[in-house]
Amino acid sequence: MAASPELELPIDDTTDIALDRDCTTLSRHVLQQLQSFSPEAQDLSAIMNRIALAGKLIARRLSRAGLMEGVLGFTGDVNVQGESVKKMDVYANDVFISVFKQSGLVCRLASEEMEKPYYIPENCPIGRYTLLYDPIDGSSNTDTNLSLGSIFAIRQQEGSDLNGEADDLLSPGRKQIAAGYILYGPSTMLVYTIGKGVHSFTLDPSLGEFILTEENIKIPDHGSIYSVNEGNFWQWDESIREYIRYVHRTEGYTARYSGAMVSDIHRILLQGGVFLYPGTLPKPEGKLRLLYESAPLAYVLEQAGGRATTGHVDILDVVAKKLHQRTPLIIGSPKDVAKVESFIQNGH
Ligand SMILES: O=P(O)(O)OC[C@H]1O[C@](O)(COP(=O)(O)O)[C@@H](O)[C@@H]1O
Repeated sequence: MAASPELELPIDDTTDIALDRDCTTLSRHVLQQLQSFSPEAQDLSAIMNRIALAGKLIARRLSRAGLMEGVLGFTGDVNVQGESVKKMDVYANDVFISVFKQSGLVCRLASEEMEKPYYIPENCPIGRYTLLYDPIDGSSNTDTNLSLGSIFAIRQQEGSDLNGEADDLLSPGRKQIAAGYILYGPSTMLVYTIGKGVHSFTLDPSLGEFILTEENIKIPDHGSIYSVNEGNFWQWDESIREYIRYVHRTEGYTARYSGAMVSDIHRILLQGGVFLYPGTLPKPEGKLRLLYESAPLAYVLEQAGGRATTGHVDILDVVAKKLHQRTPLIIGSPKDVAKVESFIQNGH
């Protein structure tokens, strides 16, 4: 018997990528951006390809995490930041290392999860790049199946001393030659810049490819979203409390805070607004790490027409004193960042 019309499944015309779509892959896009097949362009394209591979491996594991043994939860260790380490943090950290082994491209990696930079000695004679990364941003979301991210930045490596302290990494974020993030949400997206605008790619899991979804993303000048952990209200400086009071009494603002800043900042990149993680009384320097969290995201947002500041200095101009340095972060649409700055600097 034929199914009644009400029971017929709707025809799904979204099962395939629209045929008129130009399926630009990430590595091809990098080469197009640089308009060259120079060794540097090929290096960058290959590095982005490896980062994409790390993203695919992490996304695959996250998508099945609840079904597998030993993926979720804590390891029982505490990292260099004094934070409890999750199993996914360790896995994702190792994935980034393993995709760069034998690549010949990246000699040194530095991440939230490792006290000191990690060298891949076999790459170092030729690998001229360092990868700075946060393998899992928003770790607290891991065990509840909520959005997570990975953040990355690539820098030219200026020192080759395998036992060195990697002081060259402390230079300002303007030295980054590429940066971006991977967002593990309902779909997995990769957003990157190499100083020529900001571009987003969506992972098609059946193809195993990140496909270009939006080129030259521009952040709105102003947006209605403010994104901050208001649980810290009484630990902030009075100037931040005044800004939040201003937002509360001004029509049109809306709060959004997910616990993973990649996700919150991605929303702000597309819709406008401001994300804040200010210092608190016990931690005036805030929570977020300068070199592998704030500076890469600042580079992306600046390239999209946004801004990122500590409240006093542009994030990309800050010279770090140590690898795991933290910084207050105010990032987003230029007008909204300027508004927060004016509260910090002028009290209104
Ligand atoms: O729980 P809090 O203090 O609001 O911190 C949340 C913030 O910390 C972060 O999770 C970064 O910390 P992790 O890299 O340790 O996950 C941000 O993504 C997020 O915005």
